[in-house]
Amino acid sequence: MNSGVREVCKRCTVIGGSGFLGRHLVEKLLERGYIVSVFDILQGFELPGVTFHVGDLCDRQALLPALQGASVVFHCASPSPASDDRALFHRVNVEGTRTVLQACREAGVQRLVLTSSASVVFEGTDIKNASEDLPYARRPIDYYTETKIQQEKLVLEACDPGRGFLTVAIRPHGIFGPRDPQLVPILVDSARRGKMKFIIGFTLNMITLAYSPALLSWRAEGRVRPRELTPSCPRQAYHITNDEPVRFWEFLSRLLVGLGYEAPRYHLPYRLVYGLALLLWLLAVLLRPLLTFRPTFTPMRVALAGTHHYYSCARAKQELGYRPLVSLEEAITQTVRSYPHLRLGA
Ligand SMILES: NC(=O)C1=CN([C@@H]2O[C@H](COP(=O)(O)OP(=O)(O)OC[C@H]3O[C@@H](n4cnc5c(N)ncnc54)[C@H](OP(=O)(O)O)[C@@H]3O)[C@@H](O)[C@H]2O)C=CC1
Ligand SMILES: CC(C)CCC[C@@H](C)[C@H]1CC[C@H]2C3=C(CC[C@]12C)[C@@]1(C)CCC(=O)C[C@@H]1CC3
Repeated sequence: MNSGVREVCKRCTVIGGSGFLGRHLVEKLLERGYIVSVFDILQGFELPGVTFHVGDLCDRQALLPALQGASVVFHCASPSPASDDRALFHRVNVEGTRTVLQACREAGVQRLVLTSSASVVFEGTDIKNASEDLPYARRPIDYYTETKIQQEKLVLEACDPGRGFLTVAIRPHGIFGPRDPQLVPILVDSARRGKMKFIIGFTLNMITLAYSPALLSWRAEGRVRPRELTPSCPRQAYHITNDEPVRFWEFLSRLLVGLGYEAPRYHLPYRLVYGLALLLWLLAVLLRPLLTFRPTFTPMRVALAGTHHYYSCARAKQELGYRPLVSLEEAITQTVRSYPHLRLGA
């Protein structure tokens, strides 16, 4: 292979590369010698060797220059799941993804890796060791999930091995780790406001999570192209988790205690809290023209807190060679260490 060809093979674009997962991915790709372009609505950081393209992914003209010459595109952009702006979710996750697909084809991109979510099958009831064969949620709990389902379908349906355009969706679940803007910050904010004293529902519900650095080391190795991706087997989504189911409340308690806060200990009935969360959500929608407030306990969070939701990543292990690189124990230790500013009293 001459150096020109090798260079083209190693050129990639990370859409949403300024975000939590995207930035970790950019760092791993650089370590592995990729030439990286980032496309994001804002430039979140500066790194030698990274070219930034700032724009909205719904704008094909803005997107195209960022995709030129890339053989693989990682799509990691989405509005925050904490938002309840339905129009925004639809515009970015559905219409925006159509635009990404169109721009990829125009730019001659060969592979598109979507970061979907394991929550595309979650509708508020127990999920135990689910494989990817589980159908999409018929009644998604929130707009985020609703549009992640549509997004994943669009991307997988666009897979066209005959024309040399391969798509794959990875479905992480509850990504955490250094710089995560969601899980640990929401938890600490709730603890600081005295809201983390309660256990919702029963204490034994298990979940799987995905520790970002471990997830990305693997992903950045380019193992995202399924070996079996052939015209007869073109559409693939893969659960990616730490592969160590843990009790939800034990996981949260270890993070909280690690940061100096008390673990939750008083029990509240699941149905009562879920009902209250629905009521609050409705109030927030009705009162929006007059005042804005964001409830901590959203129906989605309460559902996640009170049910089993653990997923099998056997397919990714078998077909993609996926292995979680860090134990859950180590992942929690590293995560706690990375948030000195969120410790009690800091
Ligand atoms: N975090 C988690 O637990 C999980 C996340 N995922 C998925 O992983 C992906 C990455 O998530 P995460 O890193 O946590 O999210 P972040 O919000 O940290 O990153 C997403 C990035 O995309 C940017 N973005 C949003 N809208 C647009 C747009 N219209 N055009 C260009 N860029 C845009 C965001 O900018 P801005 O911040 O300004 O909006 C942000 O920089 C998402 O697709 C998410 O659905 C899946 C499972 C679990
Ligand atoms: C307030 C408490 C009841 C819960 C605090 C912890 C939660 C903030 C997190 C626990 C599981 C997380 C999770 C997500 C966001 C943060 C949690 C609810 C996602 C919804 C993020 C986006 C996804 O694609 C799925 C995630 C599932 C797990």
